[in-house]
Amino acid sequence: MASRIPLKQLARTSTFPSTFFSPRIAVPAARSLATATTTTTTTPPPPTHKPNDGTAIVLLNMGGPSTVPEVHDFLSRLFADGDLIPLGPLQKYLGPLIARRRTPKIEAQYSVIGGGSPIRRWSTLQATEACKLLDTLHPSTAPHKPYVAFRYAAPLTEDTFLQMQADGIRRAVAFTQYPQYSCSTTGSSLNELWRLAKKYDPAGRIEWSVIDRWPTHRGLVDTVAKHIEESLSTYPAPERDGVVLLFSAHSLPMSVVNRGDPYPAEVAATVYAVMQRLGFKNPYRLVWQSQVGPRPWLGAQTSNTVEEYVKKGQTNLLLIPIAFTSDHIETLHELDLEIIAESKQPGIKRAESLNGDPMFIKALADIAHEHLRGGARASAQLGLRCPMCVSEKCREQKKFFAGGKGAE
Ligand SMILES: C=CC1=C(C)c2cc3[nH]c(cc4nc(cc5[nH]c(cc1n2)c(C)c5CCC(=O)O)C(CCC(=O)O)=C4C)c(C)c3C=C
Ligand code: FES
Ligand SMILES: [Fe+2]
Repeated sequence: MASRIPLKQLARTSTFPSTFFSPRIAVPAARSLATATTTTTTTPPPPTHKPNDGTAIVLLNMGGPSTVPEVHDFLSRLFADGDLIPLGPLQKYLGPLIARRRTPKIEAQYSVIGGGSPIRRWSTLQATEACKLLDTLHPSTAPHKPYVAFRYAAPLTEDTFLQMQADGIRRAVAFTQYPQYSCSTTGSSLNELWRLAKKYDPAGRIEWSVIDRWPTHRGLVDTVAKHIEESLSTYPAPERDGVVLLFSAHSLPMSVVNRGDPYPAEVAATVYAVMQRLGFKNPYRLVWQSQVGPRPWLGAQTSNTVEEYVKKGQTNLLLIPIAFTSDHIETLHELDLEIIAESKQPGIKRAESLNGDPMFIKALADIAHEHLRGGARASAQLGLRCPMCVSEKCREQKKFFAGGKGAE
């Protein structure tokens, strides 16, 4: 990855240690290069790029605070996002208030897991390595240029967008790093990207396509299955087939589920595909973690499930993170410390996250390769809004990325 911005300049514009820099991580200084005109552009004009201009591969994710002092800003952005946490007309006031009150508790959690979230480090590695493979797999769209665009932490989507413009990008693939689509995760990232395209690129000079979900891609399924098999091999042979597999995904508020969000069904599809790949040898359940706040969330909760199975005498349990591509506070703190360490049961373990496994990085390259070869702008699903969706933003975003297909 050759950078057009000196590393020293990058270091001045971010609080992130320079060793972790992706050369393509955006800098706020690039903002002045952009046109800040706001128009009501919806569909971009036909592609104007030449095939050998190269292709930006933009990994979308929520991000996490890389250091403890970044926790407050991370939470402030997260609680300001009405697509994730709708607080109504009071969002502007309630968001900062909740973020401020929650900061000390979450700072303490990030301190315990090593002083920050590893998401940026893993995402940078995944993007860089997948692009190298893609150059060989699909030379007609090379060079593939890696970018990371986070919703709530550096490198923020806005800074990455401006960096892409400064780099002269004309063709870009928005590649969600949430394997299963939720309007509160991938949907929020796409709404942000649509907002930025409208603001900074009204003429539609960047041609976008979207990899919006990949819940049953064979590379994902094979890597998760391999990690499960590796963990199962650490149990004594006579006990191995009796270990209960607990696939754990971040939960959703029931209000989001009842709006018709596709995430629960897509997570279940991943779980079923992994179990098929493992030959259904072990009993299993899909459970849901990380509920926040007092409203009802989709269950059964991971922590309650572990507690109840232990009470029932089932003490060989393997927890498998199934809805996130790298380690983060919810694996390293919630699963490893709050649930597994607290249980004091040697038979309760966790399978490795996908992180930097070369098999997973090959999967990312394959997914992007299949997308580029197929030529679709997005999946057929992206155009369809949730049945109970009332968001204008969703409507415009879907028109922009999916070409106006699906329910208006
Ligand atoms: C697929 C993954 C995720 C879904 C779905 C999701 C939905 C969701 N999350 C919140 C609220 C919070 N999430 C927080 C942190 C956080 N969330 C995810 C993933 C999903 N969230 C991750 C990986 C992380 C941690 C990031 C890291 O460690 O780097 C937080 C902040 C932490 C805390 O305060 O507890 C909140 C808040 C909602 C409301 C929601 C669905 C609508
Ligand atoms: S909330 Fe799902 S499409 Fe708008
Ligand atoms: Fe979350």
